[in-house]
Amino acid sequence: QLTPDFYNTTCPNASNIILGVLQNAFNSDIRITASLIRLHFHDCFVNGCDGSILLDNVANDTSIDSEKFSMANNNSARGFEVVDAMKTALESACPGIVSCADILAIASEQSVNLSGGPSWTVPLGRRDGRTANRSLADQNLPTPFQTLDLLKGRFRNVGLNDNTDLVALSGAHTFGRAQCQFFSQRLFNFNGTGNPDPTLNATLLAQLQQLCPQGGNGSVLTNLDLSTPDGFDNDYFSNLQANNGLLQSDQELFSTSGADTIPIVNNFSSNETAFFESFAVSMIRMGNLSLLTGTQGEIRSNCRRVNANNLSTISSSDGGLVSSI
Ligand code: HEM
Ligand SMILES: [Ca+2]
Ligand SMILES: [Ca+2]
Repeated sequence: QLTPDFYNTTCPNASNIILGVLQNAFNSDIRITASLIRLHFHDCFVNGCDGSILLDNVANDTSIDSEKFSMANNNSARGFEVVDAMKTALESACPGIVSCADILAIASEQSVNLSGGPSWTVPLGRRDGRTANRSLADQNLPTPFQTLDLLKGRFRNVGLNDNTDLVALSGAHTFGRAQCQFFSQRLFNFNGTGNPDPTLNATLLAQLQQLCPQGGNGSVLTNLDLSTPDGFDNDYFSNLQANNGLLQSDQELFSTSGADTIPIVNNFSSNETAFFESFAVSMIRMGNLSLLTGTQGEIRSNCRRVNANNLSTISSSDGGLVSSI
């Protein structure tokens, strides 16, 4: 029920306005493209693509349990100020029209494209939700410490498939950064063996042991893609073939014996066009997860807060007495 021309009459410049803000941010922060697509992913996996990840906690309001404090997002998810700038620009051009959920979907496509990846036509018309669910984020978002079986389960759980969608979308780790704390379990005593992860390339292992010593600072950053850290290309997959995946969850796709994901990695590694085409298809599938459309939800005027003037909301500060409806 989403459609690419959703804003054609109501906000014809929506896409250009978002692109202008993105380009401006990209000029001073080449990582922003990676950070923004990750926000869309973390949004869609929790109650669908409804902008829930963008909501801040509100004092005395327990209906918002900000997902920003979930394990996967806390001190990790970034780019919120850029989304705010996009929203502000859109509200001044066409107030109350473009949802925060759609901003994330549009900015994701533009981010991939700006970084050298494919473009695709983004279906639009998502509505913003009025809740956030931190514990559901903890339940639904995959972790970098999971085995292939568990990763597959998290994808199936939200309605994506556990082979092509999983492998293609993991290819987003072709750009962006990760902190030591998310891969250091591989470096010294993997799974209690007393040895590093055997599926980690020895040269990369030595570099990472230097960067992330035991007892060191877990928030030190390194590139997810060893060979082309900022370019959106298929090097992620050739890295996996050389045991140069940074996260355990990356390397699992290629190093789990007999897995159906291995031939997909091999195909994407040898055929960038196949990867780009699959990536676009899977991004659209992810962007379609459990949508609010029509009159469900709302169009937030500030991506960090639900709208106050909704008649279905009873203010908690007046004890639930609403006199002015
Ligand atoms: C398959 C399971 C996945 C796991 C376990 C996973 C895990 C992670 C982790 C641990 C980080 C580093 C965060 C940090 O150090 O603060 C990261 C970064 C990132 N992830 Fe994933 N991810 C997965 C799938 C995806 C998908 C499906 C996408 C997008 C379609 C994606 C896009 C990104 C990007 C672009 C970054 C870099 C962000 C930045 O530099 O700000 N990831 N991921
Ligand atoms: Ca969501
Ligand atoms: Ca790359």
